[in-house]
Amino acid sequence: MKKIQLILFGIGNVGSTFINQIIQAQKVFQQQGLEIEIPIILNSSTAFIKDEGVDENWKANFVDFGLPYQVEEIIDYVKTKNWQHIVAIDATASSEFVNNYTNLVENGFHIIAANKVANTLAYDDYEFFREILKENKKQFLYETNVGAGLPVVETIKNLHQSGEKVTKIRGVFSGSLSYIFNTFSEENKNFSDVVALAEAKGFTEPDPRVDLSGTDVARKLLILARELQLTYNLEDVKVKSLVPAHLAETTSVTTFQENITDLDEEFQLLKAELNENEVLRYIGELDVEKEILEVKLVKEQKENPLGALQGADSLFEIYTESYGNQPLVIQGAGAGAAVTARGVVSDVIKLAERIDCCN
Ligand SMILES: NC(=O)C1=CN([C@@H]2O[C@H](COP(=O)(O)OP(=O)(O)OC[C@H]3O[C@@H](n4cnc5c(N)ncnc54)[C@H](OP(=O)(O)O)[C@@H]3O)[C@@H](O)[C@H]2O)C=CC1
Ligand SMILES: N[C@@H](CC=O)C(=O)O
Repeated sequence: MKKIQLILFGIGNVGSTFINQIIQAQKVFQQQGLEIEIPIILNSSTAFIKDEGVDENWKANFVDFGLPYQVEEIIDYVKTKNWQHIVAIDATASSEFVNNYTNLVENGFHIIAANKVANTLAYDDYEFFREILKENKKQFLYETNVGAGLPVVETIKNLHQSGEKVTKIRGVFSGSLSYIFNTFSEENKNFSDVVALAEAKGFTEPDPRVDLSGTDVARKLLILARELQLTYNLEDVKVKSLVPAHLAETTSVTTFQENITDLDEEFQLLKAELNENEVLRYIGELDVEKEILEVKLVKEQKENPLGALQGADSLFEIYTESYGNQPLVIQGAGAGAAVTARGVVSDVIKLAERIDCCN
């Protein structure tokens, strides 16, 4: 049996669903010769430790027995154990937490991240972290950074590493904005009410402005560009933000939430301008040859693939030399706790395949 210990940072929408999926899939793991446990779960202030792995009562246990912690103390605690394969799972959206990655890797942790921040740091820092991974022979997996549970990162990486020339990637990269514009186009609701619905369904980032400002789509575009070994930075992405300047990220989330109805009038006007067969879509585009990275709001015909999207579906059109004018298309739920957590579990299995018994 290969035994893997997961230390889970972040027990919100994705993290809590991940715990339940790990607990429920024990039999399937055993059939693959894997023993996968989560001995430590943490939010931003509290850690709950159960050496043999948390069970169905983890929520109550976390409340009853959780204790304040520092990341350094967790690393020291893990070092006292004779655990063979240790993986830090980053299911936070925190920029600060990413500052711990190097320390974690140097202390024997592999990393799996749903959090996109590490992959969108300044290019030098992105490169530096890859050097640290190489030096310490540790894995870093992040399939859910783009398209949640959809196999987008791996597909782009495989095409590029096999020598295929990827010329363009275009599509609806955001599950929450897909849901927002699908619902807003179809239903007679205020834009702000539709954003609230997307939040309640767990599609948005903890701060929904990260989606509405285009930052989340810009991050995804950059992550894919970097898989193609393009050395862009976030500032190179041209972004059309949907957040008015007076509610931008310099104000608090609470102020934004209290004033979110300020967005309604503009979107009502945009909707009124649409022809009967048109819908609004928020798209990302990377044109490798023209060196364009762009995030923008466009009108699409309802019968086109992008215009016909439903629910929180994302759609990625990947144009390459061999595929010619007909792109390779990946489509499906682009946000949501269940699909994202499953994508993280898939990364755990992929990691288990990569590490040998004594690594
Ligand atoms: N939702 C989705 O569909 C998808 C999400 N993702 C990514 O998954 C990540 C998590 O999203 P989601 O679950 O929706 O977010 P939530 O806001 O629901 O959960 C975030 C969790 O992270 C914890 N946290 C915040 N800062 C820290 C820290 N410094 N150390 C430890 N824990 C911390 C929070 O704890 P506390 O409550 O104490 O603040 C909370 O438990 C994000 O990076 C998101 O981009 C990726 C693909 C799809
Ligand atoms: N907020 C994101 C979640 C997944 O990355 C999105 O809406 O796509």
